[in-house]
Amino acid sequence: MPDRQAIRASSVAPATDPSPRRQPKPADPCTLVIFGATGDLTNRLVMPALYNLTKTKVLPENFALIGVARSERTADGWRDHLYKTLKSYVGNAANEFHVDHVDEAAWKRLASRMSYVQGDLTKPELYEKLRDMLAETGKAHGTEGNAIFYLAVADSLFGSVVEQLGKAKLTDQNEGRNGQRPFWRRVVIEKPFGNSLASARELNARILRSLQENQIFRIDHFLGKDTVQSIMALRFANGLFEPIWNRDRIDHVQITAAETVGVEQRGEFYEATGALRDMVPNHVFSLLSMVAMEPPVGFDEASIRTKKADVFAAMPAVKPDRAVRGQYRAGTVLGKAVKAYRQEPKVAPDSNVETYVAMELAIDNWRWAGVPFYIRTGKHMSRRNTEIAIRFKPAPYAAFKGTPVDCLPPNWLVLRIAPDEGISLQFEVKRRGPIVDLAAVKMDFHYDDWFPKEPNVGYETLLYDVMVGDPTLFMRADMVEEAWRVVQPVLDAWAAEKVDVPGYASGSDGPGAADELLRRDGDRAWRPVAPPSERKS
Ligand SMILES: NC(=O)C1=CN([C@@H]2O[C@H](COP(=O)(O)OP(=O)(O)OC[C@H]3O[C@@H](n4cnc5c(N)ncnc54)[C@H](OP(=O)(O)O)[C@@H]3O)[C@@H](O)[C@H]2O)C=CC1
Ligand SMILES: O=C1O[C@H](COP(=O)(O)O)[C@@H](O)[C@H](O)[C@H]1O
Repeated sequence: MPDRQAIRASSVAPATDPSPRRQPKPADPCTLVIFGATGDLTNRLVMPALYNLTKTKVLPENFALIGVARSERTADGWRDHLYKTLKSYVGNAANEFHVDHVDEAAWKRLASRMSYVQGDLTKPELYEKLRDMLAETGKAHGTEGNAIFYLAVADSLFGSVVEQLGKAKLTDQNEGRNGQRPFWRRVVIEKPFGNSLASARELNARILRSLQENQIFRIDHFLGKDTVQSIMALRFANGLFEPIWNRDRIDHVQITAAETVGVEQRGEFYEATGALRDMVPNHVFSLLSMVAMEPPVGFDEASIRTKKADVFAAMPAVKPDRAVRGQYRAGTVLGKAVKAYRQEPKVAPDSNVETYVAMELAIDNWRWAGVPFYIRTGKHMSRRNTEIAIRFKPAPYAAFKGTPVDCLPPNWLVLRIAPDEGISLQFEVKRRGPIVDLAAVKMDFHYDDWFPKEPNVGYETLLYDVMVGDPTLFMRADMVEEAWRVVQPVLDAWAAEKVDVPGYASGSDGPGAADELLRRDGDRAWRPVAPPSERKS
């Protein structure tokens, strides 16, 4: 085991730098309105993120938070519930949120800014109540009219909520004309953004009737992960990698987002969504765009998002025979017996919804032509593992003629997104001893060895970015539509298929057909989801 303290002490650069250039710019005063204040997303992710931002003092001093949902609650009731939820994460080994204790002073700061509005988002009267509450909290906390509306509700409500906000003039902003004080209005839209190419186009058109594109923040929490953002740093801050980052040196790329959790209490949502819609055109494509984009000409949102959009635009639609689906059956995950998807709450006993998808994607441009991007994601798999693995083309064998070395294995560069965040490079060395023989070894970077752990659920950066009006890490309208275009033929083909979705045992690496997808392309194979040493079941 490396001595982490010693490694950190020998770091080539300081982990923190107090100079003002390296401090986050203060966010504008604002009110954050959460639609869906009693829901799972708010409880598990948005509130812990806001609490973390309060703790690290990144939230503006002049900040107010309004929760909106149908449930009858008082502001106190809502606060108490969220406090208990936050407390429940402390010392909970299953929680990845790094809440080791609740900082009471930070919680009180946040709690003192919270109000609750009960109402139905489909009814215009709610927006009238909201207007009054916005005025009241704005005055009490000095938020200067700036407001963010966070749509943490079912996607079926996105279009109508934006429309109602528009009709109630709550999305009107003032850029400081007529001597008035300027203020802004922004809307955060959760995923899934549409459930097909047609519905994504329709939703974009609908919300763009009430909002300007620069008011819309289509959130994808994978882009809030530090490890995902650091892909750009790896590629563009190091002279080492970029010259080999292309079709000349790279054989193929594998993107894996494997989860050990099942659908938990989200059966109803999942039945209408499935693994492909839930993960691929959003999270997996976000990872892919980071790996595949051209170097941006600057670090501004337009340069970066345009390069990402170019990647999607260069991707041909996936041929249905290059996609594989599966559904988890009963099995053992991390030593625990789990039931089949069809036995989960609110799932049809004959459901044909996929909980696993693998596919081969292509990018038809100068850099990537001929390099397959294999992607897979699934629930109840052998281990939680989100990674991007880049396999390089092998070196020519000639130098090893007449030695015991009979083949040259490929080099792998693996970007580990979660849970063991880091980067490893696998390469060949000569074994010790008199004969010429090779062994694959790894250079391994672990974030935890170099940097103190940060409280981060992935939403902190994104919420902060909305507050400062930086859309770099959010999906633009054209990006979302291109992503749906690429996967649409697979959705259509699956909808038309009459056969049962193939099963895979919970705790496995997915259905056998996914292995076939790579085998058809020569000597390629998926990397094991769990390293062999960790395979227990
Ligand atoms: N949960 C997760 O892990 C993730 C969720 N998302 C996305 O976030 C969004 C929310 O998901 P999630 O929190 O799981 O959903 P939940 O079903 O847990 O919560 C939905 C929320 O919406 C409120 N709500 C529903 N209908 C209305 C209405 N007509 N008027 C007012 N409030 C309403 C509910 O409150 P009440 O019943 O009190 O009205 C509840 O607060 C979805 O778009 C989902 O895809 C994205 C990534 C991860
Ligand atoms: O958006 C979603 O993401 C999670 C996976 O996110 P992670 O940060 O935990 O890796 C997934 O479980 C969920 O089904 C999906 O809706």
